[in-house]
Amino acid sequence: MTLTIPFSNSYGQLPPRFFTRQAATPVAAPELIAFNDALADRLGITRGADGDMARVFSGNEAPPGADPLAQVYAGHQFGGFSPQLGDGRALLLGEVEAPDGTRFDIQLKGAGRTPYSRGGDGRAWLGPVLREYVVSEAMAALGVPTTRALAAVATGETVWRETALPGAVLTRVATSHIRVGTFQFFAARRDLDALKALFDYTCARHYPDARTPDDLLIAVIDAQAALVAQWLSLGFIHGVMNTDNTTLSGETIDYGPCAFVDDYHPQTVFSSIDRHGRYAYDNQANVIVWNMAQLATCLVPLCDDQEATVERFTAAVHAMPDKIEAQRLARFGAKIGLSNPTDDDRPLINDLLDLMARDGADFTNTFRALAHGSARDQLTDRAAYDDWHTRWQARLAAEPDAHSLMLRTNPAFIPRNHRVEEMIQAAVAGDFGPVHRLLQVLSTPYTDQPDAADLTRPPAPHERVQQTFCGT
Ligand SMILES: Nc1ncnc2c1ncn2[C@@H]1O[C@H](COP(=O)(O)OP(=O)(O)OP(=O)(O)O)[C@@H](O)[C@H]1O
Repeated sequence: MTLTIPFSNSYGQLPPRFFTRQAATPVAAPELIAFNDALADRLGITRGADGDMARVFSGNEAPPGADPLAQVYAGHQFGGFSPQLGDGRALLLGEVEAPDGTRFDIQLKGAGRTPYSRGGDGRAWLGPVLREYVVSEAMAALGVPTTRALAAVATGETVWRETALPGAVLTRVATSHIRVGTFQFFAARRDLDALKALFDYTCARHYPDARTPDDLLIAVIDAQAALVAQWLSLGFIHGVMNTDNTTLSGETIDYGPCAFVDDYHPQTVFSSIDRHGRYAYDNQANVIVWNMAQLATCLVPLCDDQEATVERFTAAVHAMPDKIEAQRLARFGAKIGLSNPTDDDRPLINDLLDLMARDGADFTNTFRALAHGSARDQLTDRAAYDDWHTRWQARLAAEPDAHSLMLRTNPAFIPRNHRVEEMIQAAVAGDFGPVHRLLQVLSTPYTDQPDAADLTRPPAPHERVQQTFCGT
């Protein structure tokens, strides 16, 4: 049986200034590292021989129906506007319409230089490819809207990132790659026709009920508010919430310098380039509002009465913090077993988080232990915990399903940063065993797996990693 991808492309029908058609640059010796059979099934893609898949998912062979192109976009990076970014190392191979009717992009990341590469080599090295593969799949299994990973291929070539590293290509799947930065690209050029075409395309693809720019703005604000609240509830730090990494679909994208919090501290930052903590754990809710304000700015020219529009859009953006907070309350309420938390429950939630922060408690293990009745063991300030526990138990009397709710919302397994780093080091040395083990365990993160207890252990001090973002 040969690899079959039932392409059905639409982005390439947009005006030519949305992209550059471009073939991938072939690599020396492609070898398949991983292929996601479950995702392939969902997409209606039929697996082929490993050699065929290595050729297709490295970009060495364009499969029938593919229409490779690099998408253009702009973006605010750490607050500064770059009027032209674009896929500098990625190519949209094409789209498929899954059997359930959902349209997905199939994109090769690391497929060679494009007109948007600027000084870059158009390539990715093995470490970030495996990080994105494992963490994005873990996020999907945790129930978070995210881009997915279909395949990883080693290129057999060397990539230079201060030192020589093995190259790789990731096949990423997303319900689209439309970013706030895509709107910014055309808005900055005052290209109204393109903006209108992008607006129509985005509504048709993601929000078919949206008729007006107001509808689209509010739909994206809602999707992003839900997304960021979900990140917070899992201790996830995206690390590089630039507007080119904020999707219109509401999916998490770009797993460059991301990580999950180990010992909880709300100001945690992982990325070495995030020197001022712009994208710290507890600043993510502020940043996403700022990013939505950038989207709103792009949509203004599509409306007639611009003064009234600015007023409406400002109100929509100003309403976002409350939306995030409502989602956060629901998520954290569920984590302590409350099916319908109200404002009165906020102190209970926040006091636990304060206690965890003072104590440096492990975020994931403490919440999981709540479900198992062993959270006291996770904390050193037992007296404070006992006080909290008494209040909590009184509140739980009205929650018959608290136990199962907590098991469903507090994962036993997250892709811990030191394990991801360990996996990358093993892969660089030629051992892909840890990649497959992590993928396997993380595919059911809400199930206790005694054989994988080592993967629940927080890092020892010498195992802590800061993401060095010298090059992905
Ligand atoms: N090695 C590289 N060669 C060429 N361009 C690159 C390279 N690395 C990053 N870029 C480009 O720099 C910009 C910002 O990089 P960033 O790390 O946010 O994106 P990315 O990880 O490549 O892609 P994505 O956001 O699609 O996940 C993008 O335009 C990206 O294409």
